[in-house]
Amino acid sequence: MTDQEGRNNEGPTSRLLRNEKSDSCFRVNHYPPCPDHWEVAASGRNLIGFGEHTDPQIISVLQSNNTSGLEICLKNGSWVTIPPDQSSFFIIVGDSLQVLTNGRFKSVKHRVLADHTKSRVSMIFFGGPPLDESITPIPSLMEEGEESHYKEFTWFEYKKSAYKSRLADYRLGLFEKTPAQ
Ligand SMILES: O=C(O)CCC(=O)C(=O)O
Ligand SMILES: [Fe+2]
Repeated sequence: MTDQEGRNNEGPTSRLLRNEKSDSCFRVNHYPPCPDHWEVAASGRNLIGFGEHTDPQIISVLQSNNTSGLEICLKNGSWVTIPPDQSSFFIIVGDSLQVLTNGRFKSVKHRVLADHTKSRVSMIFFGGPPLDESITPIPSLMEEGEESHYKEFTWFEYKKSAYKSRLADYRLGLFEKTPAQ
């Protein structure tokens, strides 16, 4: 991207996402209605449509129909419903953006609960960097003397490790210099 004077003013994150080799993808999820949900709710359990996880990429841009279900997990472990809004995009910080910002932005744990009468459809653009790109904190964000909290790794290495893990695992833990307690 260039400004009016023709200077290249593309930021580091945009460079990774706009790169022609960027490993981005688009997914459509459909959660059919689950009529048994009442029984499950009565038993105090949740009916999971998509189990808890963080998105490994840089950023996820989500839009859904008017059926709720998406929840995010707060620091204290409680789950909060994200009201569906067909006219807005919901932006999720992914694991890679957490590393690029050296932990300033947190990759949020989220999940989807199934509804008992209505089906939910969501579509998500997952912005990922090129496979051979190193995922390290952006130098201009770092304070003087600040060190990366993460070991150096490429997006290919992270993706490979993520595929070997379970959905709910805290996948960044393997790449932290001091593993989270
Ligand atoms: O369907 C949704 O609302 C979220 C799905 C999701 O988290 C994902 O596909 O990674
Ligand atoms: Fe997700």
